[in-house]
Amino acid sequence: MSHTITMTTPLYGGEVQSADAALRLPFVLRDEVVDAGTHRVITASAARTTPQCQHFMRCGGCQYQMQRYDAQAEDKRSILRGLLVDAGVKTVPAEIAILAGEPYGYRNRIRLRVQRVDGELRFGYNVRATTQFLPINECPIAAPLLWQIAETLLQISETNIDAAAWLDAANEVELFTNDALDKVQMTLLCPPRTKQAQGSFARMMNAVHEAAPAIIGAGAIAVDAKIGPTGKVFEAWGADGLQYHVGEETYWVSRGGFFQVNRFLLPQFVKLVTDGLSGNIAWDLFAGVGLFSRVLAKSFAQVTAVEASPLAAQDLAATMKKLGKQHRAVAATTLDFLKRAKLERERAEVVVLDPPRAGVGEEACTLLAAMKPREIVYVSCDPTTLARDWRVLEVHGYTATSAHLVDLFPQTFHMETVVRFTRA
Ligand SMILES: C[S@@+](CC[C@H](N)C(=O)[O-])C[C@H]1O[C@@H](n2cnc3c(N)ncnc32)[C@H](O)[C@@H]1O
Repeated sequence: MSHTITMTTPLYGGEVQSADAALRLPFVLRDEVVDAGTHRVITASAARTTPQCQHFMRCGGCQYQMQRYDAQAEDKRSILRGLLVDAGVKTVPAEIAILAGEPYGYRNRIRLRVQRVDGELRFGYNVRATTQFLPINECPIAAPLLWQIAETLLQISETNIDAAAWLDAANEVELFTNDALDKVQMTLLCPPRTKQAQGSFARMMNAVHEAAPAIIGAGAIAVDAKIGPTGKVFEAWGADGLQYHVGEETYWVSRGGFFQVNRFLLPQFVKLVTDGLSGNIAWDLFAGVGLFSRVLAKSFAQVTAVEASPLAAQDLAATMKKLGKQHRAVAATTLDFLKRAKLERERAEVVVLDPPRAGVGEEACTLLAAMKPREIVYVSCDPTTLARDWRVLEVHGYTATSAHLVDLFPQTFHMETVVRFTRA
């Protein structure tokens, strides 16, 4: 006979562990009682709610739509604290504050797979925990405009042979909208061997633009399955980027370049990272197109912004140039920049670190700590690599003075953390 078991501990990745640690289940909530055999929920949590998306649980994108949004953010905070403590971080602040936003419609960028299903072109994501194609009819976490445009593309491809040929050639289509939701960039990600004579890109784009005037630019680029974008551009049409406003600042984001995806939280997020920082020299490492650099340039005499991706580094160089001669952009990896700065005895008073999921790494953290900046603001999108780097900074004399969980990715297990460190 089957028995029941209480689920107690939310884990990073979306699962919840049972009280006896024997069971880990997705799509159940803390304090729910489940049948240990069938995993059916016997006693539901008060935090249970109705998912908005018809693809929820099949799609690999979201993990938490069955949970009330306030409870999601609370659980992320406890997951974060647990991960940090388990990793041996000693200076986790007593309070981790939460900055939460809108639960749905928040993404300014979506990347859809494109494939034929029963002869019909469809957009989709991966089936959960697989690379199998899941055709979709909606994506409620995206800005509604983006899915409308995706549907328009499919409609056009029914009668426009150029559009059908290009969508057939592409593996994925990325759509990126500005803050006002009135301009969209489109990128077709195609295999490197795509033949350029698929169909007329310009004819396709003229038809798309007529039906969806928000699309102001598009490109077809080569993406290798193993190494990512190769740098080859097959075709381009219209503007090659977008202006994006955050607070008082305007950023230029080239098509395909990195920009934070949560269109609601960006102004508060930038404020959280930069507020109260001032002085002579600041470094913005992993700078992207300069989201933080532009604001730092108002309160520091010199800002050096470092970015490794050639595309973003170009946008960053243009931004820094406009800010004045005293500020500069460096196209390099953070590690190479720090090695050179050490040799040349360059130092900063304040350093902002915003690495991709791989984190900053032990070598770069050690080098940086040896340069003794007064304050380090670490912006992390992966708590496991944050924990590793936090330990290194701690060992080298840094103490966390505040930590915020910024919920840039509602309905998913992803979380952003902003930690401020000072020298002990
Ligand atoms: C999480 S994004 C942050 C960008 C920017 N701070 C923002 O918020 O818009 C990380 C950035 O680091 C860049 N990057 C990745 N690896 C890097 C490295 N080793 N050194 C410097 N930049 C790197 C990526 O191209 C990306 O622009």
